[in-house]
Amino acid sequence: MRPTTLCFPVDTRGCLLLGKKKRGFGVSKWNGFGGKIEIGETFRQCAIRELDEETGIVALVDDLEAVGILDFRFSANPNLDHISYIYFIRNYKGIPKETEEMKPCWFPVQTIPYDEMWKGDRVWLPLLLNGHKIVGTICFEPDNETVQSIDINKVPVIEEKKCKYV
Ligand SMILES: COc1nc(N)nc2c1ncn2[C@H]1C[C@H](O)[C@@H](COP(=O)(O)OP(=O)(O)OP(=O)(O)O)O1
Repeated sequence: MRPTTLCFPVDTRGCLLLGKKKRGFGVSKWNGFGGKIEIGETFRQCAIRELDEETGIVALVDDLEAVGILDFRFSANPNLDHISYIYFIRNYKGIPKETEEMKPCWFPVQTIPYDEMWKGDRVWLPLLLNGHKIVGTICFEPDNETVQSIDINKVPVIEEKKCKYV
């Protein structure tokens, strides 16, 4: 799969915006917002475009905070393997609206619905919410759901690829 982005809006109360995926990869799961990078885009441009498409929220690339890079691997479906750049965004315009792809909802961090998210999320998302930056690899069993192995490292800074995807 092409590389993806995953963006989590955070409001002034510290609540996290998640969306319930209505179709496609990860359908019915709560997740951040994002998708596959397009040719000619940077990861930041991809994150901002996907956020707008999936929620109607408008933001600037410079307001994204790069917080992680995860390598998602699928033991029985290597065609699904991909890297995802993960961002928080605290400065944005607009009120999130339901789109054809996502149904958004704000969650206080204590009520994040980990049971209805990708199974790796309960390991790495709390690290980000505690202010860490991470780089890691998560491998899934042949069911594409169960975590087979997970290796997450805290890093001082995310080394972002700033070039356009070709
Ligand atoms: C496997 O573990 C994952 N966990 C989490 N939390 N998020 C994941 C995982 N694998 C992928 N994702 C995210 C990364 C992207 O934000 C989306 C997948 O992107 P999608 O396939 O929806 O990309 P689009 O370009 O929007 O798709 P269309 O071509 O259908 O428009 O999931």
